[in-house]
Amino acid sequence: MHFVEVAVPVPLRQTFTYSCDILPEPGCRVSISFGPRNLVGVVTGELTAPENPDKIKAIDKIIDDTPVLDRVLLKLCHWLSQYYLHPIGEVIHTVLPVLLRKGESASPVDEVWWHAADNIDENLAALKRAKRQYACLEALVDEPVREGDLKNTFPSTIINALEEKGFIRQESKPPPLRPKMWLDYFDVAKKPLPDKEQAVAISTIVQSRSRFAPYLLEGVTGSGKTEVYLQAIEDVLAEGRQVLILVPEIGLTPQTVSRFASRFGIDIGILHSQLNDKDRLSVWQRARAGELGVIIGTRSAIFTPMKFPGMIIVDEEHDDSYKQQDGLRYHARDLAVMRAHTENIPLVLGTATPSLETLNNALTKRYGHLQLTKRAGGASKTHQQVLDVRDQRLQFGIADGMLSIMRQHLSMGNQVLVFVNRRGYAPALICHHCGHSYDCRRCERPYTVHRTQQRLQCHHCGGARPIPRQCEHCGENKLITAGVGTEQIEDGLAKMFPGVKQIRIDSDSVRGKDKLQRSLDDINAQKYQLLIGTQILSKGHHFPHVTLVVVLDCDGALFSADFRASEKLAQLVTQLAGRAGRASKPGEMWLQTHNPGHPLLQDLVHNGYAHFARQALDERKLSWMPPFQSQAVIRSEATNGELAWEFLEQVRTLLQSEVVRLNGPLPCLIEKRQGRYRFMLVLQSAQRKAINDLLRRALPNITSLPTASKVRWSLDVDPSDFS
Ligand SMILES: Nc1ncnc2c1ncn2[C@@H]1O[C@H](COP(=O)(O)OP(=O)(O)OP(=O)(O)O)[C@@H](O)[C@H]1O
Ligand SMILES: [Zn+2]
Repeated sequence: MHFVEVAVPVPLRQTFTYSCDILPEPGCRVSISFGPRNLVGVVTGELTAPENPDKIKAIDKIIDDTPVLDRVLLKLCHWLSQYYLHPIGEVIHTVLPVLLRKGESASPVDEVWWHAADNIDENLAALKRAKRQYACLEALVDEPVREGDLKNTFPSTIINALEEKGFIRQESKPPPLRPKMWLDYFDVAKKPLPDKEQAVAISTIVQSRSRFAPYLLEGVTGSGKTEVYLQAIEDVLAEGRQVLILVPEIGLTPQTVSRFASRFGIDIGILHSQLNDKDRLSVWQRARAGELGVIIGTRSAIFTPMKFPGMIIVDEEHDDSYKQQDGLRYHARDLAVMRAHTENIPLVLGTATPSLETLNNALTKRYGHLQLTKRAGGASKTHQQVLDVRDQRLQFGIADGMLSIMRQHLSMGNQVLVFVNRRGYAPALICHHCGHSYDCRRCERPYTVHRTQQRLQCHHCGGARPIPRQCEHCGENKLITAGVGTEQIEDGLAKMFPGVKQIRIDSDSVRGKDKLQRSLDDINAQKYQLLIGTQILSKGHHFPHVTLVVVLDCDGALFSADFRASEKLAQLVTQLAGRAGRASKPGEMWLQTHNPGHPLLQDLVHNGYAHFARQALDERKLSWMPPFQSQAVIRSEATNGELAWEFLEQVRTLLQSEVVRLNGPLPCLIEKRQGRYRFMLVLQSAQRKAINDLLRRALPNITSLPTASKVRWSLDVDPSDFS
């Protein structure tokens, strides 16, 4: 009899002991009964002398012969659980592909193959009159064919008929997974000669390819970072080792994937949120078997197993999407550092606009710092300017002066990109007579007006209602919109520039599979001259014909309560500027603002992001903010606001420490959402470990507070925002 510790997907911060006759390896799944339920758990280790051996339940079944979580991934799970103070069972649940959580086999599912039976010649002769059946059998003469392929040419009726005659037979077998399969056709296509800075970056990364070495690759937009990745991984792939590449969003995947696929002529494993569970598991299996040389995916791809790990790359490392905002609130970039460390391989964090956390690690020499300061291929830098809109006439949010600059660029046949940070027609609907504003009751925030869908929509909870005709408050017929969104700009610009083809890109317009990619292709085929859109347009796309970028409103972020708002604005503006002037045509960018003299805007416009970020780091240091201090936040929400607040008050009394500062309870930046009031308690300290220790000790008491079960509460270590 053996005893093992099993991590079970329940919100309890412990493992559970089970007995078994055969000892499964750590990382193997087992089915167990847990109370009245049957669950899939993962063995985390053996226990030699449990306390009450007779009371211990036996495992129902061992699911895996070989661990689904290898040594490294299991170690990462423990790290995640300890660092983010999250129950180990739930951590493991998050890390595994959905089908494996449900207990499905971790080996590839069998494929059906069709074989020709013996006596082929006789059988063929017997089929002289049945031409299709003859052709089908003939197709199997040389070698068996996969059923899927056979059915592409022959209908099931033909196949069934042959089987009934006993002329063909089927066989099921698992698809062979072939380690290092890519080496069979790996071939490096023609590539540009790296410039001096690229060459330094490439050779530095290549030289450290057999040990843990983290790098920040800080390269201005269009400086050829992707080219550095491509050339840096060449040797790794040639040596038969795998590369994991994280990208922020699904929209980015197709472009990146095709560059890697065509450079090396190999199959790329792709993992993103729109993949179905089966395909996701298949990529997981092929990566685990070492069949795929390159795996590209969004946040959760960091959990992909690799048999021959070679390098990890995190592209656009500053991007917010790397932080998971519910459940296990991990940061995929930070996890990538841990993973590369555990695997003992290099890590490249690439971006034009490094997060202050990463920049600080590079400036303090914890990470190697590789810089690309010039745009590749001779493209010039986008010239940035501020447009003072005080006292200027604004039409649908755009100043007259701005319109004439746009006209100039359009008349030269160039493309113009207009950035608006709100989708929909207008961010509010109000009554011009009584001033009544239409707010979502559940969130106490104005509804956004959506003209195309003819409805009011709450961007916080997704709630919607039809657009009213009369004011529900005074009955007058004077409802007007306030502020501008993408739809309104689209309408206005269509009237202002008749005959100029325009396209709107926001999450409303690019819903549906491949829609974004098709739109981007159309833009680059110059089917459109005016591009209007939200953040989506800022993300790494390559728009060679755009020469002007207009940012309509950046004032909101200048006065935000979130201390990261200025960093995020600077990243957004710089990334947007990076979309212009990427080819031979020079680009310019204009920022409309009511605060032209604001030091942040001035610094950014005149000195660029790299300078701004270093200044901002100094400021953070002086004001005792991250990355010089660590933070964690406990959030609490309830329909009864007092209860949500009271819970945090009680938590506060449980968290007494000399070195951890407590701030709150305070309302969250979004004070109410979906009918629940929201509060937060912020913990801050110069010592990361002090916060972790304090929380770890207090968690059992917090969990057993009577109010804890009456509110929704969560813990967020290294929060990236306070909404
Ligand atoms: N050494 C080089 N010589 C000529 N062209 C190059 C060179 N390096 C990169 N390029 C080209 O310059 C363009 C920009 O390069 P790349 O996409 O790698 O830049 P990036 O820094 O990744 O861009 P982004 O700002 O989108 O992150 C691409 O068309 C690429 O093929
Ligand atoms: Zn709402």
